[in-house]
Amino acid sequence: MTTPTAGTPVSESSTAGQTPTAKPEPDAVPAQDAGAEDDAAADTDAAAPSAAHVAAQPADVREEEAAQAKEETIPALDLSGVVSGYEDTTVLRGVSLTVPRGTAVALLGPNGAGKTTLLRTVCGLLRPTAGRVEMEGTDITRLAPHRRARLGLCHIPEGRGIFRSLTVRENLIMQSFPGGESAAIERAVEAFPVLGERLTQTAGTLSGGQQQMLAMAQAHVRSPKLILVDEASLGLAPVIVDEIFAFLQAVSAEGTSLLLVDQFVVRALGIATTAYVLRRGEIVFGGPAAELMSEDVFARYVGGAED
Ligand SMILES: Nc1ncnc2c1ncn2[C@@H]1O[C@H](COP(=O)(O)OP(=O)(O)OP(=O)(O)O)[C@@H](O)[C@H]1O
Repeated sequence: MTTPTAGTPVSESSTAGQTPTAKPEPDAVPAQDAGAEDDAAADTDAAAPSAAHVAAQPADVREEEAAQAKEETIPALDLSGVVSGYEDTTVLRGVSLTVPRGTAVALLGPNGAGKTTLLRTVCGLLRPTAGRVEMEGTDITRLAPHRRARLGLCHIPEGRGIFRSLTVRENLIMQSFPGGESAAIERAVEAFPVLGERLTQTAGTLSGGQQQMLAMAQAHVRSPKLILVDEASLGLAPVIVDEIFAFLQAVSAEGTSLLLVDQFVVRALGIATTAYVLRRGEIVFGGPAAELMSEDVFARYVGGAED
C-alpha cells in the first residue's frame, strides 16, 4: 500500500486523448402511469374539493414525479476520460465509469492496476490532469475533498482511516453533526453492536475486524450518498468479512450508492450490479457483475497481475 501525494497533479504529457471504454447505461426509469393518475384525479373529484384545485393538483404531481424520475436517472458518480496519477507517473489513462444511483459497483483488477488511485481521484486526494468527475450531475473535478464530503461523498481507505489514538466514541463523534452525537453513536452501535461494548477503548487497540467496523460505522453515521470502499476485507477472518459485506449490502439496499474495490472478488461481485475491470490504468471490461462471474470472462479480464 503506497501513500498518496495529496493533491499532486500528474504531468501534462499524459494520455488524455485515449478513448475510454464504453460505460454500461443505468437502468431506464419506468414511464409514468398516466392512467393511474387519471384515476387519482377522479377520486379527488368525488371528495368535492374546488374545481381549480382538482385541475392544478394532477399537473403539479405529474411535474414533481417527472422531475424526480429525471433526477433518478442522473448517476451517483460519473467519470469521463479521467487521467490521473502521481507527480510524473500517469496511472489512470482515460478512465470512464458510472455508478448508477442507489447501486453497488465493483471495481476489480490486478495489483497495481490503479484502483486505489481511482478512488483517491474521486475523493479529491488526487486531481486529474484531464477528464471530468461528476457526482449526482455536479462537476466535482476541481472540488476540495471536504467539499465533496459535504455533498455526501465518503471514502473508506485501505488501512481504514480511523484515528488510532482516539477512543471509539471520539472517532464516531467526530463524524456527527453538532448536537447529533448521541444519535451518531446509536446509529453506529445499531449497525455494529460490538462497538457499543468498546466505546471507551482507543481505536488502535481494537482488533483488525473491529477497526474495519469502526471505519464503516464512521461512514454510516454521516448518512452519505456515495461510499468508496477500498479493500474492506483485507486481512480479516471470513466471519468478519461476512459481517462487513452484510453491512454493505444493507446500506446498498437502503439506497446508498457504493463503489467497491476488493480482492475478494466473489464477495464484491455478490453485492454489485455492475462491475468494471481496470488493467494498467484502463477499463478493459464494464458490464453486469453477473457476466463477470462467468469463468471465461473472469479468467480473461481479472486473472493475472500487472507486469
Ligand atoms: N504515492 C505514489 N507515488 C507514486 N506512485 C504511486 C503512488 N501510489 C501508487 N503508485 C503507483 O500507482 C500504480 C497504481 O497503484 P494503486 O495503488 O492505485 O493500484 P491498485 O490497483 O490499487 O493496487 P493494489 O490492488 O495492489 O492495491 C502502481 O504502479 C503504484 O506503484
